[in-house]
Amino acid sequence: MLHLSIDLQRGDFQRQVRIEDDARVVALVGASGAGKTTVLNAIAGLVRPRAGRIEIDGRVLFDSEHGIDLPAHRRRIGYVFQDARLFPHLDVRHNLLYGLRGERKLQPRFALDTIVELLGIDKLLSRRTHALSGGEAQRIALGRALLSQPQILLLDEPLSMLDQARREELIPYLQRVRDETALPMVYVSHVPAEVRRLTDAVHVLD
Ligand SMILES: Nc1ncnc2c1ncn2[C@@H]1O[C@H](COP(=O)(O)OP(=O)(O)OP(=O)(O)O)[C@@H](O)[C@H]1O
Repeated sequence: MLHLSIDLQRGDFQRQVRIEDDARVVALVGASGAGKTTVLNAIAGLVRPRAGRIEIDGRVLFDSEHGIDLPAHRRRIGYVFQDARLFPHLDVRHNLLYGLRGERKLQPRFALDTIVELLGIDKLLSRRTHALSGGEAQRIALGRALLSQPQILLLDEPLSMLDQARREELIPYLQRVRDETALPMVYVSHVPAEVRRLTDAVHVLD
């Protein structure tokens, strides 16, 4: 599902990354500074590799040899970060609906009701974002990402800012998203136990 071979450079940081994997849910692990976030950003089209090729689920997002470099907004990526990055001036419902814009509104694969049910967030819809726990905020961030109708989901340590109890609360929802959306997922983490519960294949960047 994930075929990636890229040369990355960020300041003094340089590395070649190759991942060939047919698993749908792939973990990227490695020490701090190994380049995990940079790889996700390259997949999302936020960092341009010096050279190489990125193909996910049969879609070529980047291929320097053939002059292919899809702009970020055409890559159909849902990106969930360590912190939820919700819009503080919008309530939960409008944070979710922010994802559902433009032509994607017409026949969404992931509709608002479906996502609200999947993530168990019906009671939160009229809340302001400052009144959410960290785990609730991450569920809304996941929902917003899914409502943007992605074809790929990128998760950059979505549990790392939560305490253990909140992590345990969020993991079943991540598992539901994994199992019920059938989206290809790339999951960055440096916690082996977390990765084993959520992903099918593990790649180590060292
Ligand atoms: N905009 C930038 N300019 C210069 N160097 C950068 C930039 N972004 C990242 N780097 C460097 O690239 C390297 C890889 O960073 P990256 O954030 O991808 O690592 P990571 O494996 O995700 O780390 P962590 O687990 O700490 O998030 C680091 O050495 C970092 O300092």
